[in-house]
Amino acid sequence: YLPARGVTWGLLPRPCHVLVLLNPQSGTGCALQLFRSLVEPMLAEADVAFTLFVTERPNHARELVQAGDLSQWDTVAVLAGDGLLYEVVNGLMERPDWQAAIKKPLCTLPGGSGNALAASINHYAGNTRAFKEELLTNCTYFLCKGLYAPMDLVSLSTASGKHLFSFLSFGWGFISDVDIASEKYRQLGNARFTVGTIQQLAGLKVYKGRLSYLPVETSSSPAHEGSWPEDPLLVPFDQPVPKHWTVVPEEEFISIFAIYQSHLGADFTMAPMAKLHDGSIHLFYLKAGVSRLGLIKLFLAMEKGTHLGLNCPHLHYVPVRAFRLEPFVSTGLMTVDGEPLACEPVQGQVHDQLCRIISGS
Ligand SMILES: Nc1ncnc2c1ncn2[C@@H]1O[C@H](COP(=O)(O)OP(=O)(O)OP(=O)(O)O)[C@@H](O)[C@H]1O
Repeated sequence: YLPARGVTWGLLPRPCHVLVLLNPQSGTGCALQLFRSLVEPMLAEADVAFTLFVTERPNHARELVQAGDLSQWDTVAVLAGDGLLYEVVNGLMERPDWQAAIKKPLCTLPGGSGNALAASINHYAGNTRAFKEELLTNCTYFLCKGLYAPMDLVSLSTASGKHLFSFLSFGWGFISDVDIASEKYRQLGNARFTVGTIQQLAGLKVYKGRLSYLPVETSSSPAHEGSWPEDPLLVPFDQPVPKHWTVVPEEEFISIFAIYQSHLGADFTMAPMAKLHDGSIHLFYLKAGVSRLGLIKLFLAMEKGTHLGLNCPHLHYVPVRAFRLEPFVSTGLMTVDGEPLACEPVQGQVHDQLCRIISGS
């Protein structure tokens, strides 16, 4: 236990009891089989007891963690894609006792088609890239070891009054469109994103809007000061962003993407500089005017996280504490942690170390 800047690492108690939430439909539909063949034997060997809860529909897990008594479990593990963990985080934040509930260590066991947090945690642990069963084995091993670390969350609010918590990303434009359009190829697992990228390249669109942000370097207070339920860095949508924010002069984009962890997929290292709790939103935006070939080169480089090294004049990167995006036309979808969100003005700020996650290092 290291009480530095409120940071709390820790170890799960022994004996320990884990609640495993499993989406049988996630990814290629093999999550239950993977649990029985791979996860359960490892938990047995490590003497970790579990209760298995198989979800029957969307929001089933959210309702369970929103209202249920979680005190009997030392950690809540999610064997699914990032979408189910997103439900769990938001369900915990909707509880009257959210302050205590969100400190329950969470664990991601990759069983979906989008397993970005698992890939990030595997990367932070110093492991080489891993996919499918290998990535699941690594993450199950982290659970057996029981070490947890703080993780930042980003609170997002929309002009229509929605309030969401995000552990991974917010996006608009090309990358979000690939994520949404490739949903129908989920049976392909991770390869769905390659198919989706090729498809979206054919009908490349320009997205018009105003992007503003508060850079990390000009933000005077650490994001954990004045934490949720207040968003001290944000002002209401009917007011302009504060004067010390930066407003991007260009208003035509191919993609805007804010990510808070290193990976957007098992083979998609979007922010290699990111850490579990660095108090930063890693904001990328790609201005209109980039050629299709330039875009392909960027995406190929993103596999290894070398895209910034290409010095593409259309790609901008800045670490920020808060941002606001005001689309000029409300058509299409945005994404939060890979889940769709109707297009409207959105702003968000990072909250340092708001939750905890099982990690390998
Ligand atoms: N039993 C179920 N049947 C259908 N959908 C479910 C079920 N349980 C959860 N869901 C929903 O499925 C969605 C995707 O889940 P998950 O993240 O586990 O899979 P995935 O294959 O990685 O998909 P994605 O990449 O969209 O996140 C979540 O939004 C969740 O609400």
